[in-house]
Amino acid sequence: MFIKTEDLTKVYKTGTAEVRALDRVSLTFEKGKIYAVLGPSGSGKSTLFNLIGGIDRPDGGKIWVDGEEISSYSPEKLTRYRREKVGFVFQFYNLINTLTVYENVQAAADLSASPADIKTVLELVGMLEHKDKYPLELSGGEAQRVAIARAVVKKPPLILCDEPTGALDYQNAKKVLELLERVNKETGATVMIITHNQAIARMCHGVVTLRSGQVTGFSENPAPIAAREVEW
Ligand SMILES: Nc1ncnc2c1ncn2[C@@H]1O[C@H](COP(=O)(O)OP(=O)(O)OP(=O)(O)O)[C@@H](O)[C@H]1O
Repeated sequence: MFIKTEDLTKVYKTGTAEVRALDRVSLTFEKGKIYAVLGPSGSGKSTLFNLIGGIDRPDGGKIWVDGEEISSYSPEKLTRYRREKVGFVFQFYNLINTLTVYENVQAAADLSASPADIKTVLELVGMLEHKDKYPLELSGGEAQRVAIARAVVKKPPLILCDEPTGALDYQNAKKVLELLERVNKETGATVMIITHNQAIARMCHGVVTLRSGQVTGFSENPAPIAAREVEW
């Protein structure tokens, strides 16, 4: 098993109110597979990613990634883990608008000790011909492909995607899903996708459902369909 969480708990305090964003969540994820994380707004999906991705720390419970207990890491070690082991993809791309496509990917590569070749990664995501454009000259689908290139160039074993198709039309969303499937197959990275789109679960090897910070479902899918066959 690649990722294991045990009784993972995160509590946000705002004034006198307390929100149990995650409440004793115990899950396991295998290496090299694709997972969907489903659940209504506020159910704890992003909180789970923030903890697994080393952006935030739990208030209770433990997380192991690749045999290492990251929940016991020092802040410095956690930063190194996040930079080297985790690629993030967000709904609104998070590109640097003053840098070209190539420079955006290079900036991500610069954070890694042994990055992949930038042109090879741009080729993989189908953006090599647009390498000198700026983010504001790209469509949403193209921008998301650059964001995926930024994640992939670090050669991370784990890629966390938070609503990667949430801002895209059907055709571009499908292309992004096909790309994530390709990245999973060609790099062997474990890919986790937060989504409100139930149909995406059909291309995943496993599906987690959260509600009010708790796991309400975990199912494995022995025969995921190809991303190009996902329809909604
Ligand atoms: N920094 C924070 N401070 C206070 N409360 C927070 C914070 N981050 C999240 N929460 C609360 O924790 C709960 C879980 O939030 P989270 O963002 O993980 O849910 P989500 O399932 O990702 O939601 P969405 O689908 O809307 O993105 C919510 O009630 C949210 O309001």
